[in-house]
Amino acid sequence: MSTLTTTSALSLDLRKRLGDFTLEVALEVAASGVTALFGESGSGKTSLLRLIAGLDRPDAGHVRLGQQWLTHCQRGIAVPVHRRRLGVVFQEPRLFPHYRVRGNLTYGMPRAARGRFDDLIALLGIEPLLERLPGTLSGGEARRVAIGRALLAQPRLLLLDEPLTGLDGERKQELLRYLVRLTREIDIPVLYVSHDTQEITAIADHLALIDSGRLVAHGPLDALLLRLDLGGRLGGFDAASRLYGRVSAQDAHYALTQITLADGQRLRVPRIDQPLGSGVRLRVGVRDVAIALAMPADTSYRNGLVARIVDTAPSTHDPSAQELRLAVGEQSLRARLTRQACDEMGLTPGREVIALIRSVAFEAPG
Ligand SMILES: Nc1ncnc2c1ncn2[C@@H]1O[C@H](COP(=O)(O)OP(=O)(O)OP(=O)(O)O)[C@@H](O)[C@H]1O
Repeated sequence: MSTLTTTSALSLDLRKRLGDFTLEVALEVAASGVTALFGESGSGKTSLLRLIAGLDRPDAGHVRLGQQWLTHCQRGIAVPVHRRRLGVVFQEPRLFPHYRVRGNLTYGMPRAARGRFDDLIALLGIEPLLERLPGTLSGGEARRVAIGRALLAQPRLLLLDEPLTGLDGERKQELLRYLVRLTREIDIPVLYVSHDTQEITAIADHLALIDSGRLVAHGPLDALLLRLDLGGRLGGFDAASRLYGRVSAQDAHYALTQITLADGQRLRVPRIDQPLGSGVRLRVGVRDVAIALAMPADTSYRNGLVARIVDTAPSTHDPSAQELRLAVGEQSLRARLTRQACDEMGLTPGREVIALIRSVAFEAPG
């Protein structure tokens, strides 16, 4: 049995047979931040969430939150769903159709949550919706209300099952921005189910990668994004890594924001509406990075970072491609080039290069 420390909020070791499918997962979910439960369709994510929530019973194993057993098959413990104090939001918002949004939010809300009401509805942007009926809300609005309701019940853990599924591009980005902001503000752990790498790199701190009912990798997302051996599992074609920096200047004329990385190097990215000094997380797609041996004089690339090649490996899913792992100061960055370019340029570990990044390649939700 694992020992619970302050760095582990949820501890589980579960087994459940569902028809021909067997789910068998042991996992520690960090006490802070967002842990993405990530895997292909049919890998067992929703089934695992249902076991944690207490909606289904496992065949064997346990679930512990903090110091409390929620499920313990051997000891005959199965805390009922409503006593688990978990906030569960499924793809379907499940709002009460005859209650206005305000009524939906306050239904069953403990007294102690009243002080949080205004802050939370502001954070979720649902104040203008308070007097509306659920039937009149868009999909994204209804999900924001459902998330607000779950949080007002003062849960100890928030479980979100693919909250962006079924929304169109713009609505999806909008809800994602709300969620990124929200999850940075709330002080409870979040388990976030998704099969979308773009979503995961925007929001998650930790990742649990699940495949055919088994956990195949688990840890800080940044470290997993850099693992070349996970190949196609983490985005494949659309794989990305992340850079962290601070907003150091705004250029209103060109609608660009300058970001300074910890090692002093700078990037220009499409405008990020954050005050000077704010920390930002930038997602850089592997295909948006090009490599030069010296800073080119005339190029449309707006960003050139001095980097060192750490290692390279042939792509696991594209025979023409080579994956590169680069060090940028203390940070890491991934790039994907043709194997031919790597050979012809002599791109081997230890070599200092310039990583050219198209400034439009950045996304910085929140
Ligand atoms: N009650 C059940 N009886 C039989 N098989 C089931 C049952 N519930 C789930 N399964 C199977 O278990 C597997 C995992 O399903 P699950 O819904 O957990 O996957 P998922 O990763 O959440 O998928 P998606 O991303 O499509 O929602 C699937 O093969 C599914 O068909």
